[in-house]
Amino acid sequence: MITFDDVSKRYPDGTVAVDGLTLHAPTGEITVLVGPSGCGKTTSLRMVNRMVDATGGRILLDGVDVRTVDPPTLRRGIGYVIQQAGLFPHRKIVDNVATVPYLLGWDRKRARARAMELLERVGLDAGLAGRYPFQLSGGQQQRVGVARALAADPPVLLMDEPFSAVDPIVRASLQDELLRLQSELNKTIVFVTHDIDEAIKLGDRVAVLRVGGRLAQLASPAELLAEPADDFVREFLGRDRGIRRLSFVPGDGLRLRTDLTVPVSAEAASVRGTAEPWLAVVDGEGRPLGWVAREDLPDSGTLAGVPAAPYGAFVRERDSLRSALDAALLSPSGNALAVDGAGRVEGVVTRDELDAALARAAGGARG
Ligand SMILES: Nc1ncnc2c1ncn2[C@@H]1O[C@H](COP(=O)(O)OP(=O)(O)OP(=O)(O)O)[C@@H](O)[C@H]1O
Repeated sequence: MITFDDVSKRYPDGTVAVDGLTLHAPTGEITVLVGPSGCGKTTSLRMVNRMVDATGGRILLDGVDVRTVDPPTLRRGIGYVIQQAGLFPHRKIVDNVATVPYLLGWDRKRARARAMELLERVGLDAGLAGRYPFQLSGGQQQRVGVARALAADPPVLLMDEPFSAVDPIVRASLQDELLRLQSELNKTIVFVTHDIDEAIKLGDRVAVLRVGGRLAQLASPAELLAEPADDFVREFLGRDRGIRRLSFVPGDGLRLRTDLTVPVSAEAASVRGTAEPWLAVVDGEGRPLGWVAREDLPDSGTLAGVPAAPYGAFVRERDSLRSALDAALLSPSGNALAVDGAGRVEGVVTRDELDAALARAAGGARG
């Protein structure tokens, strides 16, 4: 656990970068510091590993004031990842990753073996190990930066806008990769970004800072979207807050209709009498094929010959209400198909049920 206890930083020229910051970054969680340019995010992060020293208050790492630990010892337990990776250009990738193990006096073989293991962990091909940083893409370099920070297996990771220099698609995959890694490693991570979407995606808890280094709100992403503390936070969260909130409402509470699904081998005549305008057709293994309109049903034969309209599906045990809504919008029937992890249809969530779920979600939001 990292504790900021009434921490301030006044630079020698009088700039107050951080002013009375108090917050906890719990062990094993990702705490994101987010806010506009100049609000003191980087300064706050650097006070943890003493690249910058606080001028007021205390920062405690598992109860120990970081000011009482000499910086090299302190940094051995703290990985640090920065924008554009900050790799040594004249060192091969494997040696970049092994930097800290070398500093710790590991022998070359062990350090390199650890580096190779980490390259694989962050999703990089072993063939890249012998290259130099300039021979890698921006996204690959960022992965190397993460691998390097993890090399000595530090319990704490500080990440300062690590993904902001790459394009949005690469950024999204780096974010996914970080979440996957974190589910295995459970590091205590403090992550700095100015991108609120990144904060909401990655943070277990998000600290929104305002200029002058003051905490505006500390909350889970769902709480932040549902109940912004004030106009500054509301504006910083930006548009689509209502829709984005739905990503945090689980879809597993949605009621299913199981009577609207028919196998493609069924005789059209046997389902003609249904009162429903649309039926979901599934294959022999229960996987969705599409929607069939009652009025298109032939007089005889199976459903195999009937053209099926496109559908949207969501995984009920995993996906959110937002995914369910998206699935409904992709279906001409206006209903969403709920599938299990293997892609087999569990049932149909009707538009009425979605309406009711949206009303319940709106009732839960007061912000
Ligand atoms: N060494 C320094 N000397 C004087 N002022 C500084 C110094 N470093 C940062 N500052 C100032 O402190 C304030 C906070 O800077 P900091 O880099 O912590 O903000 P930030 O939120 O990380 O900003 P950005 O998102 O633009 O990187 C800014 O006003 C900045 O100009």
